[in-house]
Amino acid sequence: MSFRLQPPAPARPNRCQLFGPGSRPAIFEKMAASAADVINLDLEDSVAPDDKAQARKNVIQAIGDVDWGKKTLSVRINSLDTPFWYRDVVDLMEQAGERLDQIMIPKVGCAEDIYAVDALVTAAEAAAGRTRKISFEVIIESAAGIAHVEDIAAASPRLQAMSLGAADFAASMGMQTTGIGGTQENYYMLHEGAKHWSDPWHWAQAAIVAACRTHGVLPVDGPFGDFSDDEGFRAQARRSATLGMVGKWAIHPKQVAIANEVFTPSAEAVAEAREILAAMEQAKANGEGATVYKGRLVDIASIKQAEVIVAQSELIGG
Ligand SMILES: CC(C)(COP(=O)(O)OP(=O)(O)OC[C@H]1O[C@@H](n2cnc3c(N)ncnc32)[C@H](O)[C@@H]1OP(=O)(O)O)[C@@H](O)C(=O)NCCC(=O)NCCSC(=O)C[C@H](O)C(=O)O
Ligand SMILES: [Mg+2]
Repeated sequence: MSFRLQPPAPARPNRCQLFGPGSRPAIFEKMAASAADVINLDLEDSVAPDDKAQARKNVIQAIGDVDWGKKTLSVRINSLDTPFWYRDVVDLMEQAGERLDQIMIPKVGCAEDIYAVDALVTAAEAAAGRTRKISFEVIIESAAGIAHVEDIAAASPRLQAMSLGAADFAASMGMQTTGIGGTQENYYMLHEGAKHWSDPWHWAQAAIVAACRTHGVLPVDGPFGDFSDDEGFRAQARRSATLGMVGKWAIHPKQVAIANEVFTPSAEAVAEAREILAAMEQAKANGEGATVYKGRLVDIASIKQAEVIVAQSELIGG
C-alpha cells in the first residue's frame, strides 16, 4: 500500500439502482416496494422536454409522500448543457425535504461540472436550513468523462458513487452500436476460424473502478437495455462484480432480483473467505506469512481479498 492509504467507499448497500421516469408517478409506489437498494427518480433522458416541469413536481411530491423505507433515494437531474438543471437543483433543495439522500449528475465531463453543482447545492442547502448534507453520484457517459475520470472521482467530498452510462458513452465515443451494454456482435477476436467475443465496456469499467477505489467512491455498472435478456444481464453483472463494481442499474423491475443475487456474495464464497481467514490466523500463530488452502497459496494479500467478500456480505446483513 502506498503511504497514502486507500479510503473506504461509503458503507451502504448499492447492489441495484432501480430507475423510473419522473413523468410516470404511477410506478413510484412499485419502485418503493421493490428490493432495490437505491431508487433513481429520473428528470433527465427518460422524460420528454415538455414534461420536465411536471416531472419535477411529481418527484418532489413523491419524495415526501411515498414510504421509501431504508433505500437510498436519489434524483437524476438534467445535464449541465441543458436549461433545466439549475431549476432541478433549486426546487429539489427548497421543496423536497430531508428524505432526499442524493443527486445524480449525468454526463459529467470534468471536475468543474461537479464543482458547479456543489456550489449551487451548498448555497441552496444552507438557505433551506437542511440539516442532512445531500450526497452526489455521477454518470461517466462521454469521452470527456472517461478521459477525466480520476479528477471527477476526486471532485467533491459529497461524491459517493459513479456509474458507467453505456448508451451515452457509446454515442459519445462514436461506437457502432445501438445496444445498451452487453455483448456486441462485431467485437470479437478470430482464432482458427472461431469467433471469441470480447467485452468493449471492460476498459471503461476498469478505469472507473480504479478511479473510484483511489478516492473512496462506489463504482457501479449502469443500464442493460434488453430487459427481456435475463442471462445477458446476469453475465454483464457478473463481469462487473468480478472487476470490483458494487452494483448495477435496473431499468425494469425484473432486473432487480438478478442484480441483488449477483452482487451478494454466495454463502459458499463467504464460507470460503472465512476459512481463508481462519487458515491465515493459524499460519500467523505458526509464525508464517503464507500457507496452503485447498492446494493453493494463500498469504497476507489473501486476507484482504477474503475481507472484501466478508465485508460485502456483512453490509447486507449476511
Ligand atoms: C422500460 C419501461 C418503459 C417498460 O415499462 P412497461 O411497458 O410498463 O413494462 P411492463 O409492462 O413490463 O411492466 C411490468 C410491471 O412493472 C411495472 N414497472 C415498469 N417499469 C417499472 C419501474 N421502472 N419500476 C417499478 N415498476 C415498474 C409496470 O407498471 C407493471 O406493473 P403492473 O402493471 O402492476 O404489473 C419501464 O420499465 C421504464 O420506464 N423503465 C425505466 C426507464 C428509465 O428510467 N430510463 C433511464 C435510465 S437508463 C438511461 O438513461 C441510459 C443511461 O443514461 C446511459 O446513457 O446509458
Ligand atoms: Mg445517459
